[in-house]
Amino acid sequence: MLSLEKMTAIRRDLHQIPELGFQEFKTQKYLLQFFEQLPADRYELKKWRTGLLVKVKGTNPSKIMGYRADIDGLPITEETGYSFSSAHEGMMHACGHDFHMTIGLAIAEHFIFHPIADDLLVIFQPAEEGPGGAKPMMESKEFLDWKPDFITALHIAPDLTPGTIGTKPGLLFANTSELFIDLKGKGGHAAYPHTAKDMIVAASQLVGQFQTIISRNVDPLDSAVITVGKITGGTVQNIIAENARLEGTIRTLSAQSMGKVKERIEALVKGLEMGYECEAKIDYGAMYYQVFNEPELTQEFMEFADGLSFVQFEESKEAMTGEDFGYFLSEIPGFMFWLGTGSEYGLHHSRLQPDETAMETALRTMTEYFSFKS
Ligand SMILES: CC(=O)N[C@@H](CCC[C@H](N)C(=O)O)C(=O)O
Repeated sequence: MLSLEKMTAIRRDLHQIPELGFQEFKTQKYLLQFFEQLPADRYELKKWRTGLLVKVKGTNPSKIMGYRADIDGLPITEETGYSFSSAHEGMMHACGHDFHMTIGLAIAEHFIFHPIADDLLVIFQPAEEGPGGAKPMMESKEFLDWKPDFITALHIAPDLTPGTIGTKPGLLFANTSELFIDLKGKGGHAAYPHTAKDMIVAASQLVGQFQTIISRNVDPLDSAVITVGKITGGTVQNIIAENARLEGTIRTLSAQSMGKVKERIEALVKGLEMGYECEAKIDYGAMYYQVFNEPELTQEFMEFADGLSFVQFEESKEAMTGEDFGYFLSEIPGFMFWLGTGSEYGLHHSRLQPDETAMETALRTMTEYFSFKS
């Protein structure tokens, strides 16, 4: 089993080379080099775009078990002050994918040297943060040839202490849809607002109006979120902006609410076009299916994890995070769980500092779990 020291070194190497979705070239090379050092007769490996599929051979397989790790980073400038900070300017592993990959490598390495009866597929999937690698990977021949009989994945949880594992049967993560809105009005001199159609004012108004969708149109017992994470527009301080762009995300706990929220966004945007005499284009970008844990397998895993002396198990609540792992779970029985890592700063923060000892908890849990299931 890889030592915590070795896992830490791998995590730190990966932490330094974050890459955006479908551009994970150095990451893929690093993962390939890891496997090249291991006995080649013990596993089979296929590349899929910038990802990898690694099947560790069982001694007498009757099924394929799956573990999926996402491998992309985020467009965030790191501010952790780590000596091993990102070497890629403006990019950071701020969602724990460096942990997810390291744990995947360590699980594969363990079963390469300690074979069990069943095969184990370790999936290194690109583009989880966007535009979504799970769906196209699942449709690929490479994946379909080795489609697992059940599948698992974990996500680091900065709000849980290291040593903690949490999950729940049924819905764990929300339905998501990206949201991009382009507004076009009429530019002009800052001193003559009556001759122009100001898209900065229109964009600001729209953000305010979105808040009423959540507070007035969605059933309060059926949560939803609209976050506008980025607004761009205009050219300089004394020119009225002709264009503005809003970039955001929608999260809902049910597919019906997603439809309702989108209907309301479209109605408000139509109203904005009339009210502000502008043109608007809506693009929903990538949509992720909810993460729905198969109840029986999840319950079994929860009891299993609760019985491990080195794990503190805590039942989770639903979260408004999204994950394209939901697509795997829509076809293959399985579950996702939270791995407590601590960190004063949360996911998608430039100062996220998860505790590396949590990787050992994950490795021990998953190697014991897959051995138990085989
Ligand atoms: C676990 C996590 O943080 N996942 C991301 C998934 C992003 C989906 C998509 N790009 C979107 O923004 O809707 C999340 O932000 O929850």
